[in-house]
Amino acid sequence: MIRFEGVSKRYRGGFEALRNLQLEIGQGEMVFVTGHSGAGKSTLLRLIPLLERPSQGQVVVGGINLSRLRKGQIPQLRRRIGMIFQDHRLLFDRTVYENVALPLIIRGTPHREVGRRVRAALGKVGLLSKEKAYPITLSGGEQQRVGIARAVVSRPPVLLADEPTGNLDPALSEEIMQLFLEFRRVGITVVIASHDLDLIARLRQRVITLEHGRLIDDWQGAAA
Ligand SMILES: Nc1ncnc2c1ncn2[C@@H]1O[C@H](COP(=O)(O)OP(=O)(O)OP(=O)(O)O)[C@@H](O)[C@H]1O
Repeated sequence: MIRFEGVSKRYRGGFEALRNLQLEIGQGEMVFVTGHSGAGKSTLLRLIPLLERPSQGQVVVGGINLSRLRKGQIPQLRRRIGMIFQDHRLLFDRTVYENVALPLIIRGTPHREVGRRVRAALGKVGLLSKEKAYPITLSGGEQQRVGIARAVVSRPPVLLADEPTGNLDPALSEEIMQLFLEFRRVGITVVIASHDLDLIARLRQRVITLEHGRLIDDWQGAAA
């Protein structure tokens, strides 16, 4: 589903954030990317929706070599990738419903379909009763779940999450990770950058470790 072939990323100024990365992630896999601060975790994630381009090598997503993608085709790629951030980036002047509906409205989804899909996504994250609430009135864990509902509302085959539990206490972090496991169970490929090693160890999924931009460990996981 996602393949990195000899990928290096050098930022302007010369810093090499990823070095000769070779990695294959299959459809329906759940993979944690871990490593010290600055190891290259976010950079790895950002290459998948073409928020960054490699300096060397290539990234292939769903059989598409991203280096051959024209600018006009990038929105189509990004529609197939749900993204979740630590700070969830919600719009605080819009309701929960409006936040989750936004990706569908931007792409002109028919009104009735929007309602159906938003409610399905909110149901999945257990927030149906909050659709009229404003994000400011929600707890940190609930806000993160709104961010997740927004990411999955278009039913993307790939979910990327950058430190999704960074601001949450252990119990809420566990809840959020259980949600990701459920997405994995329905065949979604899930890639999560996280430094929460205890939580990651408990989930027994594949763990990739980066150190100074190099892949130094790839544990295949123990879960069925
Ligand atoms: N746009 C950029 N321009 C220049 N350097 C950058 C840029 N983005 C990241 N870097 C550098 O690349 C290195 C890797 O950054 P990255 O954000 O991928 O690491 P990370 O493992 O996600 O770190 P953290 O856990 O702190 O978020 C860092 O040293 C960072 O300063």
